Amino acid sequence: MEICVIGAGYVGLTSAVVFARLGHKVTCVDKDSEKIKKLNEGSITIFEPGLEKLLVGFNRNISFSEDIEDAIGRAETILIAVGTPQLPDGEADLQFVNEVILTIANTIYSHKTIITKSTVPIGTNDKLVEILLELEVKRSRFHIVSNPEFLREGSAVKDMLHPDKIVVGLEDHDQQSLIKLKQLYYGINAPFVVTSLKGAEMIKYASNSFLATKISFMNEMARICDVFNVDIMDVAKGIGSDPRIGSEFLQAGIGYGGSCFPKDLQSLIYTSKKQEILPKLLMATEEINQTQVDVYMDKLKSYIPNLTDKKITVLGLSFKPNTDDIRSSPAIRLIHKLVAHNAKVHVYDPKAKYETTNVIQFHHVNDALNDTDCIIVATDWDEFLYLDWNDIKRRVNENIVLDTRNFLNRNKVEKHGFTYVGLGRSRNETKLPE
Ligand SMILES: NC(=O)C1=CN([C@@H]2O[C@H](COP(=O)(O)OP(=O)(O)OC[C@H]3O[C@@H](n4cnc5c(N)ncnc54)[C@H](O)[C@@H]3O)[C@@H](O)[C@H]2O)C=CC1
Ligand SMILES: O=C(O)[C@H]1O[C@H](OP(=O)(O)OP(=O)(O)OC[C@H]2O[C@@H](n3ccc(=O)[nH]c3=O)[C@H](O)[C@@H]2O)[C@H](O)[C@@H](O)[C@@H]1O
Repeated sequence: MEICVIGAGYVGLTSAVVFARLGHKVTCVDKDSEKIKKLNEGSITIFEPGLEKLLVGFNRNISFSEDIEDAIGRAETILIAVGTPQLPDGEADLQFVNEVILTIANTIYSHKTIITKSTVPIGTNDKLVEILLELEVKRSRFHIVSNPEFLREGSAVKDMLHPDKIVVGLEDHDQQSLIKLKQLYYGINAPFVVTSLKGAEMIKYASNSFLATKISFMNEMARICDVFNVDIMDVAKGIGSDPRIGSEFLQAGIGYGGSCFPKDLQSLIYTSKKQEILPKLLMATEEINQTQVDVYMDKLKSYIPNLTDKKITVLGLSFKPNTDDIRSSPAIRLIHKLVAHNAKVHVYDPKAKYETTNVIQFHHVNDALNDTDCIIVATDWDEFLYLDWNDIKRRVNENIVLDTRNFLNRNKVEKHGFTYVGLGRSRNETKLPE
């Protein structure tokens, strides 16, 4: 199948490479000429495990271009994978999706299946149908399909190749597109969930909202565990073994970040309020998430009341491990607060970069740790599990380790004389040693 993927970001580039791997002829287009130049030179523009290898392996099936009209003209299937960021009031900004639909309207000379992969508010795909008709595109020339994406950054390739489901939202009575989608995904072993356009849009928002709510729930439980001397890790294990609850997404910490949970929650809150529904649970989820960084700042200040000129080393910048993405990263929010308290902030991240004043970023973890007054682990990169605490002990001024992800081996850290500070990590003396 000849496909045009519009947008060469995390979702677009991964989709393009995966569909090339499935044997389709893919043109991936982006208006960012720098991105396209790099991709044409053979360098990958994002860090995503396995993506580069797959691209090299299947590059005969994929090309990159800035010429969006030409790619649309040739393709029978068009995937929209442009960003849908957040406006200041929480509403999803659809300017890029609208830009693309105008370009498509000007370029349709044969039938196109237009698939929206971008996360868009409920009713957007119906609106796209209306826009195309208003622009006098013949009804027989297009079908719109909502096919939201559920991949996670850091495991995007794996998630796209082995999804737990493929959600397909169709226009009324459109069986033709379902056949098209089955051909598109041929080779992927996953059940299809078929629904209306709005149904698919809602599934995407409900999925992200539920996962974010699970995290905020655990963060609230961790705050309670903290005062009652209960270990939240025991609680996660205890409740997670119940299949009705499930063991995933129970990791308490500094809160969720990334380009999607925060913006998608805000967007659903906005949409609900517009319909005069007050989404109290979603609002509480967001509020807990926003204030989670403050919980850690309070903990830090209980050990170092005056942060002025204190050297604080922050390990991790990205919003989660295995990605270089720092969009809405809690680590960055924490760094801003430290800077506002006049601390001297040193940072290290295996992949992510962040340039700002009053923060020094190091290329080697040990350089970031020299003479520090406190180590804060802000992202749970595996690399930090293997730190040589014996060596670190000799480098630092003070022995405080604030683990905002509750993921370090506490015994190992304490064995070397560090004070380990987590959230809800009170010691349970009755359990077996880790
Ligand atoms: N990042 C993720 O893990 C996931 C993202 N999503 C959703 O997928 C969508 C895309 O997200 P990302 O890939 O993260 O975004 P991104 O920001 O990484 O990439 C979007 C790309 O679209 C390009 N673009 C914008 N307007 C364009 C136009 N008119 N013509 C051609 N290219 C254009 C931009 O230059 C950019 O390269 C969003 O709606 C997001 O919510 C869904 C699931 C996972
Ligand atoms: O719509 C999207 O963009 C995507 O959003 C999330 O994927 P992603 O943001 O890449 O990463 P997650 O693994 O979900 O983590 C999100 C945030 O929650 C945090 N998190 C995750 C799990 C957990 O138990 N605790 C926790 O604090 C992570 O550290 C991270 O900051 C969803 O998991 C994907 O299914 C979805 O496609």
